[in-house]
Amino acid sequence: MRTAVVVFPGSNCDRDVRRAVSETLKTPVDMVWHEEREFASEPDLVILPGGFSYGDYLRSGAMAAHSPIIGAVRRHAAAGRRLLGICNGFQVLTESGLLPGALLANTSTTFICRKCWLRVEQTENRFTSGLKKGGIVQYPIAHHEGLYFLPPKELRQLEDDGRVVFRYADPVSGEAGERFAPNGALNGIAGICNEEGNVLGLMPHPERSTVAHLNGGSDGGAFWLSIARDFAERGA
Ligand SMILES: NC(=O)CC[C@H](N)C(=O)O
Repeated sequence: MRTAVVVFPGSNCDRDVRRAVSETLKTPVDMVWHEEREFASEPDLVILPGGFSYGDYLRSGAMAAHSPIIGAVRRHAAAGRRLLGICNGFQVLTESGLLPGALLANTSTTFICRKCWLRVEQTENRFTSGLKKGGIVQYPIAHHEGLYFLPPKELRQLEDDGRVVFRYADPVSGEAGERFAPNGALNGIAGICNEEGNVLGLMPHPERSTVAHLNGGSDGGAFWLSIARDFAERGA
Protein backbone atom coordinates (compact mmCIF):
# COMPACT_ATOMS: atom_id res chain seq x y z
CA MET A 1 0.00 0.00 0.00
CA ARG A 2 1.48 3.32 -1.11
CA THR A 3 0.57 6.48 0.82
CA ALA A 4 0.77 10.13 -0.20
CA VAL A 5 0.68 12.92 2.38
CA VAL A 6 -0.29 16.32 0.98
CA VAL A 7 1.72 19.21 2.41
CA PHE A 8 0.09 22.65 2.50
CA PRO A 9 1.79 25.85 3.67
CA GLY A 10 1.15 25.64 7.41
CA SER A 11 0.70 21.86 7.69
CA ASN A 12 2.42 20.71 10.88
CA CYS A 13 1.36 17.08 11.28
CA ASP A 14 2.62 15.94 7.87
CA ARG A 15 5.84 14.43 9.21
CA ASP A 16 4.12 12.91 12.26
CA VAL A 17 1.69 11.12 9.97
CA ARG A 18 4.48 9.96 7.65
CA ARG A 19 6.34 8.54 10.64
CA ALA A 20 3.23 6.88 12.07
CA VAL A 21 2.40 5.16 8.76
CA SER A 22 5.93 4.19 7.77
CA GLU A 23 6.94 2.90 11.21
CA THR A 24 3.70 0.99 11.77
CA LEU A 25 3.23 -0.45 8.29
CA LYS A 26 6.75 -0.35 6.78
CA THR A 27 5.20 0.85 3.52
CA PRO A 28 6.30 3.80 1.35
CA VAL A 29 5.01 7.31 2.06
CA ASP A 30 5.44 10.17 -0.43
CA MET A 31 5.20 13.82 0.58
CA VAL A 32 3.32 15.81 -2.08
CA TRP A 33 3.44 19.62 -2.20
CA HIS A 34 0.02 21.25 -2.62
CA GLU A 35 1.07 23.01 -5.83
CA GLU A 36 1.33 19.69 -7.70
CA ARG A 37 -1.57 18.87 -10.03
CA GLU A 38 -1.13 15.10 -10.06
CA PHE A 39 0.14 12.36 -7.76
CA ALA A 40 3.26 11.05 -9.46
CA SER A 41 3.16 7.73 -7.59
CA GLU A 42 -0.51 6.55 -7.92
CA PRO A 43 -1.12 6.30 -4.15
CA ASP A 44 -3.58 3.84 -2.62
CA LEU A 45 -4.11 6.12 0.39
CA VAL A 46 -4.03 9.93 0.34
CA ILE A 47 -3.78 11.75 3.68
CA LEU A 48 -4.58 15.43 4.23
CA PRO A 49 -2.74 16.10 7.50
CA GLY A 50 -3.41 18.40 10.44
CA GLY A 51 -2.04 21.87 10.93
CA PHE A 52 -2.81 25.45 10.06
CA SER A 53 -2.97 25.53 6.27
CA TYR A 54 -2.75 29.16 5.13
CA GLY A 55 -2.70 30.19 8.78
CA ASP A 56 -6.40 29.28 9.17
CA TYR A 57 -7.19 32.54 7.35
CA LEU A 58 -10.78 32.94 6.09
CA ARG A 59 -11.81 29.65 7.75
CA SER A 60 -9.73 26.60 8.68
CA GLY A 61 -9.16 24.59 5.50
CA ALA A 62 -11.03 27.04 3.23
CA MET A 63 -8.02 28.16 1.20
CA ALA A 64 -6.35 24.75 1.06
CA ALA A 65 -9.57 23.39 -0.47
CA HIS A 66 -8.70 25.46 -3.56
CA SER A 67 -5.10 24.27 -3.90
CA PRO A 68 -3.96 22.87 -7.29
CA ILE A 69 -3.60 19.33 -5.82
CA ILE A 70 -7.29 19.19 -4.83
CA GLY A 71 -8.31 18.26 -8.40
CA ALA A 72 -6.15 15.12 -8.14
CA VAL A 73 -7.49 14.47 -4.62
CA ARG A 74 -11.07 14.57 -5.99
CA ARG A 75 -10.18 12.17 -8.83
CA HIS A 76 -8.49 9.82 -6.35
CA ALA A 77 -11.64 9.75 -4.18
CA ALA A 78 -13.98 9.45 -7.18
CA ALA A 79 -12.03 6.34 -8.26
CA GLY A 80 -12.97 4.75 -4.93
CA ARG A 81 -9.49 4.99 -3.41
CA ARG A 82 -8.91 5.82 0.26
CA LEU A 83 -8.80 9.48 1.28
CA LEU A 84 -8.21 10.40 4.92
CA GLY A 85 -8.40 13.89 6.44
CA ILE A 86 -7.13 14.41 9.97
CA CYS A 87 -8.07 17.58 11.86
CA ASN A 88 -7.14 20.38 9.41
CA GLY A 89 -7.43 17.68 6.74
CA PHE A 90 -11.02 16.99 7.84
CA GLN A 91 -11.68 20.75 7.60
CA VAL A 92 -10.28 20.71 4.04
CA LEU A 93 -12.61 17.79 3.18
CA THR A 94 -15.74 19.63 4.39
CA GLU A 95 -14.61 22.90 2.77
CA SER A 96 -14.13 21.10 -0.55
CA GLY A 97 -17.50 19.34 -0.29
CA LEU A 98 -15.92 15.86 -0.23
CA LEU A 99 -17.61 15.34 3.15
CA PRO A 100 -20.77 17.07 4.39
CA GLY A 101 -21.01 19.64 7.19
CA ALA A 102 -18.65 22.19 8.67
CA LEU A 103 -16.19 22.45 11.55
CA LEU A 104 -17.08 25.50 13.64
CA ALA A 105 -15.25 27.17 16.53
CA ASN A 106 -15.19 25.12 19.74
CA THR A 107 -17.93 26.21 22.17
CA SER A 108 -15.17 27.27 24.59
CA THR A 109 -13.81 29.58 21.84
CA THR A 110 -10.36 28.36 22.91
CA PHE A 111 -7.80 26.06 21.33
CA ILE A 112 -8.12 22.66 23.03
CA CYS A 113 -5.17 20.26 23.22
CA ARG A 114 -5.81 17.13 25.27
CA LYS A 115 -6.36 13.39 25.28
CA CYS A 116 -9.76 12.24 24.04
CA TRP A 117 -11.64 8.99 24.06
CA LEU A 118 -13.74 7.92 21.12
CA ARG A 119 -16.20 5.13 20.53
CA VAL A 120 -15.83 3.30 17.22
CA GLU A 121 -19.39 3.56 15.87
CA GLN A 122 -18.98 1.97 12.47
CA THR A 123 -16.64 -0.55 10.88
CA GLU A 124 -18.28 -0.80 7.43
CA ASN A 125 -15.77 1.46 5.72
CA ARG A 126 -12.28 1.24 4.24
CA PHE A 127 -10.54 2.45 7.41
CA THR A 128 -11.99 0.95 10.59
CA SER A 129 -12.98 -2.53 9.39
CA GLY A 130 -10.22 -4.00 11.58
CA LEU A 131 -11.29 -2.17 14.77
CA LYS A 132 -13.86 -3.42 17.25
CA LYS A 133 -17.28 -1.87 16.77
CA GLY A 134 -18.27 -0.19 20.05
CA GLY A 135 -14.67 -0.24 21.28
CA ILE A 136 -13.07 2.82 22.90
CA VAL A 137 -9.84 4.32 21.54
CA GLN A 138 -7.72 7.20 22.80
CA TYR A 139 -6.49 9.69 20.22
CA PRO A 140 -5.60 13.27 21.26
CA ILE A 141 -7.17 16.44 19.86
CA ALA A 142 -5.56 19.84 19.19
CA HIS A 143 -7.84 22.35 17.50
CA HIS A 144 -9.78 25.56 17.67
CA GLU A 145 -12.49 24.69 15.15
CA GLY A 146 -13.66 21.18 15.90
CA LEU A 147 -17.39 21.56 16.51
CA TYR A 148 -18.91 19.32 13.85
CA PHE A 149 -22.06 20.95 12.51
CA LEU A 150 -24.73 19.84 10.07
CA PRO A 151 -28.31 21.19 9.85
CA PRO A 152 -30.85 18.97 11.72
CA LYS A 153 -32.37 17.17 8.71
CA GLU A 154 -29.00 16.29 7.16
CA LEU A 155 -27.63 15.33 10.56
CA ARG A 156 -30.47 12.85 11.05
CA GLN A 157 -29.80 11.45 7.57
CA LEU A 158 -26.06 11.09 8.32
CA GLU A 159 -26.90 9.20 11.51
CA ASP A 160 -29.55 7.04 9.79
CA ASP A 161 -27.06 6.16 7.06
CA GLY A 162 -24.59 5.03 9.73
CA ARG A 163 -21.88 7.38 8.54
CA VAL A 164 -20.70 8.50 11.97
CA VAL A 165 -17.47 6.55 12.44
CA PHE A 166 -16.11 8.04 15.70
CA ARG A 167 -17.98 9.70 18.57
CA TYR A 168 -16.49 11.35 21.68
CA ALA A 169 -17.01 9.02 24.62
CA ASP A 170 -16.46 8.40 28.29
CA PRO A 171 -13.69 5.80 28.70
CA VAL A 172 -15.16 4.32 31.88
CA SER A 173 -18.85 3.95 31.07
CA GLY A 174 -18.37 3.60 27.31
CA GLU A 175 -21.20 6.08 26.77
CA ALA A 176 -20.78 8.43 23.80
CA GLY A 177 -22.45 11.69 22.74
CA GLU A 178 -22.43 15.44 22.79
CA ARG A 179 -21.74 15.82 26.51
CA PHE A 180 -18.40 14.04 26.04
CA ALA A 181 -17.35 16.30 23.15
CA PRO A 182 -14.77 18.82 24.42
CA ASN A 183 -15.54 21.06 21.45
CA GLY A 184 -19.37 20.89 21.47
CA ALA A 185 -19.60 18.75 18.30
CA LEU A 186 -23.23 17.92 17.47
CA ASN A 187 -24.15 14.41 18.63
CA GLY A 188 -20.55 14.15 19.82
CA ILE A 189 -19.39 13.49 16.27
CA ALA A 190 -15.60 13.17 15.96
CA GLY A 191 -15.35 11.49 12.55
CA ILE A 192 -17.55 10.67 9.54
CA CYS A 193 -17.23 8.90 6.21
CA ASN A 194 -18.79 9.34 2.78
CA GLU A 195 -21.52 7.02 1.44
CA GLU A 196 -19.02 4.73 -0.26
CA GLY A 197 -16.83 4.48 2.86
CA ASN A 198 -13.59 5.44 1.07
CA VAL A 199 -13.37 9.02 2.42
CA LEU A 200 -12.94 9.51 6.16
CA GLY A 201 -12.47 12.73 8.14
CA LEU A 202 -11.80 12.94 11.86
CA MET A 203 -10.73 15.71 14.23
CA PRO A 204 -8.62 13.61 16.67
CA HIS A 205 -5.08 12.60 15.71
CA PRO A 206 -4.40 8.84 15.48
CA GLU A 207 -0.83 9.65 14.39
CA ARG A 208 -0.17 11.27 17.77
CA SER A 209 -1.18 8.09 19.49
CA THR A 210 1.05 5.80 17.51
CA VAL A 211 4.81 5.96 17.76
CA ALA A 212 6.55 4.69 20.89
CA HIS A 213 3.93 6.22 23.23
CA LEU A 214 5.48 9.65 22.62
CA ASN A 215 2.20 11.34 23.44
CA GLY A 216 1.00 8.92 26.06
CA GLY A 217 -0.90 6.41 23.96
CA SER A 218 -0.63 3.81 21.23
CA ASP A 219 -4.22 3.17 20.10
CA GLY A 220 -3.48 4.79 16.74
CA GLY A 221 -1.33 1.82 15.73
CA ALA A 222 -4.40 -0.39 15.31
CA PHE A 223 -6.00 2.26 13.09
CA TRP A 224 -3.13 2.15 10.56
CA LEU A 225 -3.04 -1.63 10.70
CA SER A 226 -6.79 -1.72 10.07
CA ILE A 227 -6.37 0.36 6.89
CA ALA A 228 -3.52 -1.84 5.67
CA ARG A 229 -5.47 -5.04 6.38
CA ASP A 230 -8.55 -3.72 4.59
CA PHE A 231 -6.35 -2.81 1.63
CA ALA A 232 -4.77 -6.27 1.61
CA GLU A 233 -8.21 -7.92 1.66
CA ARG A 234 -10.15 -5.63 -0.69
CA GLY A 235 -7.53 -3.75 -2.68
CA ALA A 236 -8.01 -0.13 -3.72
N1 LIG B 1 -4.33 20.32 14.61
C1 LIG B 1 -5.00 20.86 13.62
O1 LIG B 1 -5.05 20.32 12.51
C2 LIG B 1 -5.67 22.18 13.89
C3 LIG B 1 -6.73 22.54 12.87
C4 LIG B 1 -7.10 24.00 12.85
N2 LIG B 1 -5.94 24.81 12.63
C5 LIG B 1 -7.85 24.34 14.11
O2 LIG B 1 -7.26 24.89 15.02
O3 LIG B 1 -9.02 24.07 14.19
